[in-house]
Amino acid sequence: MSTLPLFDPAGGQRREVAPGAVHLPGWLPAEQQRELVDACRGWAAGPVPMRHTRLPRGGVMSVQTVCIGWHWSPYRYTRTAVDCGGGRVADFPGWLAELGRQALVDASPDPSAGDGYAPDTALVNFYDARAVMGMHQDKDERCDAPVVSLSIGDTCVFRFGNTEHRGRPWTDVELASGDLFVFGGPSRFAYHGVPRIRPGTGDPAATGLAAGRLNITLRVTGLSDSTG
Ligand SMILES: O=C(O)CCC(=O)C(=O)O
Ligand SMILES: [Fe+2]
Repeated sequence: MSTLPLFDPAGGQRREVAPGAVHLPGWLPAEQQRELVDACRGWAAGPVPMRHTRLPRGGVMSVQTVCIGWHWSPYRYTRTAVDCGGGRVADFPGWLAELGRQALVDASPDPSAGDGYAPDTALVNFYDARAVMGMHQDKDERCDAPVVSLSIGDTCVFRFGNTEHRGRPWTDVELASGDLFVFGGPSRFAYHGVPRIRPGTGDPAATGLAAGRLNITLRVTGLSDSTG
């Protein structure tokens, strides 16, 4: 697997884990991490609750999730929380879309990489010390625009695999607080997962998150209210 060390304009490190999959450690300043934590608290407070998603075969995800813009439940997006109370999801804020565009610009050597990027859903995942996420593809979107992933709190092992199947080859990446990971292009539909959280590695005083890990993925659903 190619690893291309580059440097972004702000002087941070940029590592291409696979073609179209880029890791920018420490991309989000502490102040913005705190603001995001506050925003996530607000979304978790309602109108849709943060919940352990139930899977069709009876399993329950160890991660807790709340969505904005569109509600994801296996395996589709809806405007209302069809599997937890029926509330309408919170609106996707303009500032978060702007953050997504900036992420694409910083992740790419092409300064126009963010042009036209209009994420309309975010999945906010909370991992306690034991939570994990199995290998999966993000494929319920009807669009191949990149996924922008932000991590806050405890470091995790993020396993980034291939587009064919859940198995090897994969690359294990440590995603720490403030890290950005973007996957698009040939990596947009790569399998990925979170096999491990490293409890106690976060900095509660800096982020406002007492424990655990928050991950926020911005996506373009490709849906409109008439199709969704
Ligand atoms: O927590 C992460 O870093 C990944 C989350 C993820 O893959 C997802 O929400 O689909
Ligand atoms: Fe995913």
